[in-house]
Amino acid sequence: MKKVEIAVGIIRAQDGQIFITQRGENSHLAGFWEFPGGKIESDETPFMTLQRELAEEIDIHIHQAKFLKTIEYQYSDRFIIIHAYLVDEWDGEPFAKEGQPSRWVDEDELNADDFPDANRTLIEMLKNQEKVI
Ligand SMILES: Nc1nc2c([nH]c(=O)n2[C@@H]2O[C@H](COP(=O)(O)OP(=O)(O)OP(=O)(O)O)[C@@H](O)[C@H]2O)c(=O)[nH]1
Ligand SMILES: [Mg+2]
Repeated sequence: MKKVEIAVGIIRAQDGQIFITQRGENSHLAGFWEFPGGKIESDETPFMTLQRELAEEIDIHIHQAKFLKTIEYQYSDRFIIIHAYLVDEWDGEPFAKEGQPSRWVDEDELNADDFPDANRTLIEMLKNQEKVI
Protein backbone atom coordinates (compact mmCIF):
# COMPACT_ATOMS: atom_id res chain seq x y z
CA MET A 1 0.00 0.00 0.00
CA LYS A 2 1.33 3.41 -0.99
CA LYS A 3 1.94 5.81 1.89
CA VAL A 4 1.69 9.56 1.19
CA GLU A 5 2.61 12.23 3.73
CA ILE A 6 1.66 15.80 2.94
CA ALA A 7 1.53 19.30 4.45
CA VAL A 8 -1.40 21.63 3.69
CA GLY A 9 -2.23 25.23 4.55
CA ILE A 10 -5.55 26.68 5.62
CA ILE A 11 -5.04 30.15 4.22
CA ARG A 12 -7.29 32.41 6.28
CA ALA A 13 -7.66 36.14 5.62
CA GLN A 14 -8.56 38.68 8.26
CA ASP A 15 -12.22 38.61 7.24
CA GLY A 16 -12.30 34.87 8.00
CA GLN A 17 -12.39 33.67 4.40
CA ILE A 18 -10.31 30.67 3.38
CA PHE A 19 -8.55 30.19 0.04
CA ILE A 20 -9.15 26.80 -1.57
CA THR A 21 -8.28 25.26 -4.91
CA GLN A 22 -9.81 22.50 -6.98
CA ARG A 23 -7.86 19.36 -7.82
CA GLY A 24 -7.07 19.07 -11.49
CA GLU A 25 -8.43 16.58 -13.96
CA ASN A 26 -6.45 13.35 -14.00
CA SER A 27 -5.17 13.80 -10.45
CA HIS A 28 -6.03 11.59 -7.48
CA LEU A 29 -9.49 12.71 -6.29
CA ALA A 30 -9.94 15.00 -9.29
CA GLY A 31 -12.62 17.69 -8.96
CA PHE A 32 -12.60 17.80 -5.18
CA TRP A 33 -11.64 21.05 -3.48
CA GLU A 34 -8.51 21.03 -1.33
CA PHE A 35 -6.27 23.02 0.89
CA PRO A 36 -3.14 23.94 -1.05
CA GLY A 37 -0.16 21.77 -0.24
CA GLY A 38 1.58 18.62 -1.29
CA LYS A 39 3.98 15.82 -0.62
CA ILE A 40 6.84 16.00 1.85
CA GLU A 41 10.18 15.34 0.20
CA SER A 42 12.82 13.30 1.96
CA ASP A 43 14.96 16.13 3.31
CA GLU A 44 12.08 18.35 4.41
CA THR A 45 10.24 19.09 7.61
CA PRO A 46 6.46 19.49 7.14
CA PHE A 47 6.79 23.25 7.58
CA MET A 48 9.46 23.43 4.86
CA THR A 49 7.10 21.53 2.55
CA LEU A 50 4.31 23.95 3.37
CA GLN A 51 6.51 26.93 2.50
CA ARG A 52 7.64 25.35 -0.76
CA GLU A 53 4.21 24.13 -1.88
CA LEU A 54 2.44 27.42 -1.15
CA ALA A 55 5.08 29.26 -3.18
CA GLU A 56 4.82 26.75 -6.04
CA GLU A 57 1.05 26.37 -6.13
CA ILE A 58 -0.41 29.72 -5.07
CA ASP A 59 2.52 32.15 -5.10
CA ILE A 60 2.52 33.20 -1.45
CA HIS A 61 5.47 33.27 0.92
CA ILE A 62 5.11 32.46 4.58
CA HIS A 63 7.44 32.93 7.51
CA GLN A 64 5.27 31.22 10.08
CA ALA A 65 2.17 29.10 10.43
CA LYS A 66 0.32 27.52 13.30
CA PHE A 67 0.35 23.73 13.37
CA LEU A 68 -3.23 22.52 13.85
CA LYS A 69 -3.54 18.79 13.50
CA THR A 70 -2.21 15.64 11.87
CA ILE A 71 -4.78 13.42 10.20
CA GLU A 72 -4.29 9.84 9.09
CA TYR A 73 -6.68 8.36 6.58
CA GLN A 74 -6.89 5.12 4.64
CA TYR A 75 -8.07 5.49 1.03
CA SER A 76 -8.68 2.33 -0.99
CA ASP A 77 -5.33 2.74 -2.77
CA ARG A 78 -3.17 4.72 -0.34
CA PHE A 79 -2.62 5.62 3.28
CA ILE A 80 -2.38 9.36 3.78
CA ILE A 81 -0.95 11.50 6.55
CA ILE A 82 -1.89 15.19 6.43
CA HIS A 83 -0.13 17.82 8.55
CA ALA A 84 -2.49 20.81 8.57
CA TYR A 85 -1.38 24.36 9.36
CA LEU A 86 -3.28 27.60 9.82
CA VAL A 87 -1.72 30.35 7.73
CA ASP A 88 -2.96 33.83 8.60
CA GLU A 89 0.05 35.90 7.59
CA TRP A 90 1.76 35.81 4.23
CA ASP A 91 3.41 37.89 1.55
CA GLY A 92 1.77 38.11 -1.87
CA GLU A 93 -1.74 37.54 -3.19
CA PRO A 94 -2.79 33.89 -3.53
CA PHE A 95 -3.76 32.64 -6.96
CA ALA A 96 -3.74 29.21 -8.56
CA LYS A 97 -0.52 29.26 -10.56
CA GLU A 98 -1.31 26.01 -12.31
CA GLY A 99 -4.59 27.46 -13.63
CA GLN A 100 -7.00 25.34 -11.63
CA PRO A 101 -10.18 26.91 -10.20
CA SER A 102 -9.79 28.62 -6.84
CA ARG A 103 -11.99 30.64 -4.51
CA TRP A 104 -12.33 32.30 -1.16
CA VAL A 105 -14.98 30.74 1.06
CA ASP A 106 -16.36 31.65 4.48
CA GLU A 107 -15.11 29.26 7.11
CA ASP A 108 -18.71 28.59 8.15
CA GLU A 109 -19.62 27.65 4.59
CA LEU A 110 -16.93 25.06 4.05
CA ASN A 111 -18.69 21.91 2.89
CA ALA A 112 -16.91 18.69 3.82
CA ASP A 113 -18.63 16.91 0.91
CA ASP A 114 -16.65 19.08 -1.53
CA PHE A 115 -13.33 17.84 -0.09
CA PRO A 116 -11.61 14.46 -0.03
CA ASP A 117 -12.84 12.19 2.76
CA ALA A 118 -9.56 12.59 4.63
CA ASN A 119 -10.37 16.26 5.20
CA ARG A 120 -13.65 15.72 7.03
CA THR A 121 -12.41 15.89 10.62
CA LEU A 122 -10.30 18.93 9.84
CA ILE A 123 -13.24 20.79 8.31
CA GLU A 124 -15.49 19.88 11.21
CA MET A 125 -12.84 21.22 13.56
CA LEU A 126 -12.65 24.52 11.67
CA LYS A 127 -16.42 24.91 11.57
CA ASN A 128 -16.91 24.01 15.20
CA GLN A 129 -14.27 26.57 16.09
CA GLU A 130 -12.65 24.45 18.75
CA LYS A 131 -11.15 27.67 19.89
CA VAL A 132 -7.52 26.87 19.72
CA ILE A 133 -7.49 29.00 16.58
N1 LIG B 1 -2.99 19.13 -1.39
C1 LIG B 1 -3.92 18.42 -0.79
N2 LIG B 1 -3.94 17.07 -0.98
C2 LIG B 1 -4.91 16.37 -0.35
C3 LIG B 1 -5.87 17.01 0.50
N3 LIG B 1 -6.70 16.04 1.01
C4 LIG B 1 -6.28 14.86 0.50
O1 LIG B 1 -6.78 13.76 0.73
N4 LIG B 1 -5.18 15.04 -0.32
C5 LIG B 1 -4.46 13.99 -1.02
O2 LIG B 1 -3.10 14.12 -0.76
C6 LIG B 1 -2.32 13.54 -1.79
C7 LIG B 1 -1.11 14.37 -2.13
O3 LIG B 1 -1.50 15.64 -2.56
P1 LIG B 1 -0.67 16.39 -3.71
O4 LIG B 1 -1.19 17.79 -3.74
O5 LIG B 1 0.78 16.19 -3.57
O6 LIG B 1 -1.15 15.54 -4.93
P2 LIG B 1 -0.54 15.33 -6.38
O7 LIG B 1 -1.66 15.64 -7.30
O8 LIG B 1 0.76 16.04 -6.52
O9 LIG B 1 -0.25 13.77 -6.33
P3 LIG B 1 -0.15 12.67 -7.49
O10 LIG B 1 -0.24 13.39 -8.79
O11 LIG B 1 1.17 11.98 -7.25
O12 LIG B 1 -1.32 11.74 -7.20
C8 LIG B 1 -3.26 13.32 -2.95
O13 LIG B 1 -3.54 11.93 -3.00
C9 LIG B 1 -4.51 14.09 -2.54
O14 LIG B 1 -5.69 13.51 -3.05
C10 LIG B 1 -5.84 18.42 0.67
O15 LIG B 1 -6.64 19.05 1.37
N5 LIG B 1 -4.84 19.07 0.00
MG1 LIG C 1 -0.53 19.62 -4.43
